Amino acid sequence: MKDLVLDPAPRPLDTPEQLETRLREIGATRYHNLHPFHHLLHSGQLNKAQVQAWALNRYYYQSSIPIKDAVVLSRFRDHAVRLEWRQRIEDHDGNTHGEEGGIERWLVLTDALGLPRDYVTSTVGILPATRFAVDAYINFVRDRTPLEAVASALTEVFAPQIHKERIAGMLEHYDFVNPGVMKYFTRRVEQATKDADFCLDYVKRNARTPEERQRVVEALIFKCNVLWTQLDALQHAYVEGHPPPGVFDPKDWA
Ligand SMILES: O=C(O)c1cc(C(=O)O)c2c(n1)C(=O)C(=O)c1cc(C(=O)O)[nH]c1-2
Repeated sequence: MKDLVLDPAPRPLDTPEQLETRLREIGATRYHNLHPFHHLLHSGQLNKAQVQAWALNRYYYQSSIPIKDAVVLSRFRDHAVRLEWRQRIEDHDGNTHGEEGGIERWLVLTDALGLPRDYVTSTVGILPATRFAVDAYINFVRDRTPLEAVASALTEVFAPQIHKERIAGMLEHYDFVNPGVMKYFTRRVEQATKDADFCLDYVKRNARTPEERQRVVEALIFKCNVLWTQLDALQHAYVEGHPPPGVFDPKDWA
């Protein structure tokens, strides 16, 4: 019987450089910048209701990231890694000195789209697939090795590019978007670059055998699937018009 492999074209992973090459190939073929829903979003082909659905669902991802990062942090006895990683929690939650975080900036976007904050933060209207995919990410970093937990954030290597595309595309095409509304993404470009550099360096130094490097590759594939699944669900519900029962109905907030 054929072996079930996530990576259909395994190649030697004998060196950190081979690992990086493989990771970049995965990004080039599996990252969610390639998803048709993103193409519609960035080229102005969605209506306001569809952008609302995207921002509402994505709030669940945003608000789960610091929870995910707290779990990652808890996996490390190495104080230097914890010190580095805890910055990510502040990037999203803000800090006790009154600096706002990414979650607050995301709510500026949902405000501009006319969605009530209580409704957004309750997450009652999100798609079941959004919840399943995001929760799977949290479970992954809890259940796998600390190396795989770090590796699953490697999608951020490819994020600054999509953030730039999104800022330019949404500003150009949607009249409900202005630079203040896009602040989440402008801020994220620099944060994601720093986070990605750390992750890439970490996996190159700490995946020491071909087997460990393969685990890193599969963690990145898993995470690409987490992101892709969320967009598949949005596409099915709000572009093709098959929303599952009980989810956000744009007519309620038009
Ligand atoms: O807009 C995007 O396409 C995008 C993608 C990703 C990603 O690649 O996981 C993240 C973000 N944004 C993001 O804003 C963010 O804070 C973030 C954290 C993480 C992570 O895995 O820890 N990914 C991402």
